[in-house]
Amino acid sequence: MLLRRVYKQHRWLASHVKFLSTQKSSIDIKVDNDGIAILNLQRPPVNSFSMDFLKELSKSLDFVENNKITAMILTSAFPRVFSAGLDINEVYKPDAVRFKEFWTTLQEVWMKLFGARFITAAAINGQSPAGGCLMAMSCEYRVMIKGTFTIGMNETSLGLIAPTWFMELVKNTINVRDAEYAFTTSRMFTPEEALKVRLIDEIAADKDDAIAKCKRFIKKFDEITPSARINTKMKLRGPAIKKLQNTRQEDTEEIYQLVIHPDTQKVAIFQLYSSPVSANPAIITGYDPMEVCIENCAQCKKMLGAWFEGQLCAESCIKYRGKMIPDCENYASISPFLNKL
Ligand SMILES: CC/C=C\C/C=C\CCC/C=C/CC(=O)SCCNC(=O)CCNC(=O)[C@H](O)C(C)(C)COP(=O)(O)OP(=O)(O)OC[C@H]1O[C@@H](n2cnc3c(N)ncnc32)[C@H](O)[C@@H]1OP(=O)(O)O
Repeated sequence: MLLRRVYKQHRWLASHVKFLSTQKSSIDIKVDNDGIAILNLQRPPVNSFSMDFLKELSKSLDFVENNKITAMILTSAFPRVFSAGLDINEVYKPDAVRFKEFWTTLQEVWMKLFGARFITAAAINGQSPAGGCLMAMSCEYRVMIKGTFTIGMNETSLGLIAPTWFMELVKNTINVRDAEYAFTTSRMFTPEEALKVRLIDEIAADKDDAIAKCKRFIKKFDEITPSARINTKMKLRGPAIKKLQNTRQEDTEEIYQLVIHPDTQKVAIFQLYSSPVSANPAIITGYDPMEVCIENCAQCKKMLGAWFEGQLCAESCIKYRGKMIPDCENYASISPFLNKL
């Protein structure tokens, strides 16, 4: 078998991957007996893409490419989340220079993953919104585990517009009508719904089954001449990569302008302060009533959970420019946002 022969040549890799699998590493790489690299993403808490994480992913892809490993499976070490997409900390009040470097790194990683010469598959073992969905869609095959998890492009709900290259990728994967509906409405798909529109290729019972199904896909190439496979993939994917290569600066500038827009920042701050750990009023610099208002909405959401309509509260902060700041312990001030469960 072709893959077995390749594995023999690269058996030594198992002992050489340790440098990428130190305790500090956010990506654990293991090369299995068939010579398939399994990348377990393990950046707590939700594999969100920070600049450092993207750089590590970039190095990991180089490792797979440079060692002529035939195939790679991307999955998550966490039981409920595949990836939460962009790290909100990179998006909230970004420094222009850092953000542009961040986005350039993201473009680079995407081009490496999408244009990889090795076979790529994603074992999606948990939630996969926005950037998490893009990462999976950049692979050649997607298997998602059944359960209450969802996958999709929820950028508009965050005030963001997905980059053109991501839209093109989705349009080339599912039909244009489904793509437009999903992008504009921020629709999140259950595994069954995702399968129906071909956003994913298979549903699995659990993570082991998802990896086994990805391997079954990879095995199909045992019977195919490697150069024919690679050149066909490059012919199909090359034009999209070239297009981004020619427009990288415009793409970065466009996203930066979008990210610093006040409406996007309001959503970003709401996401950030929704976390009990980061909900620290002392972090707020200066007194912006709208910012305090949104932060309080996030605090109330944490306290009251499903009873409290956090997003509605945040929208009201924006609408009334922070003139009516909710106090979680004052029923009158939060009653418009309490639902009748
Ligand atoms: C090859 C290409 C590679 C990458 C491509 C990347 C990007 C491509 C560009 C496309 C554009 C994308 C735009 C985005 O990605 S914007 C980000 C969109 N993400 C979200 O909206 C997800 C928000 N999070 C959630 O919905 C849930 O957290 C999630 C379903 C993921 C998990 O839910 P769960 O109930 O299990 O956990 P939580 O309690 O919600 O969260 C746990 C802790 O994780 C923190 N968190 C969650 N999401 C993020 C995030 N995106 N960035 C940073 N931190 C995040 C959350 O605050 C909790 O923190 P603590 O309270 O534990 O401190």
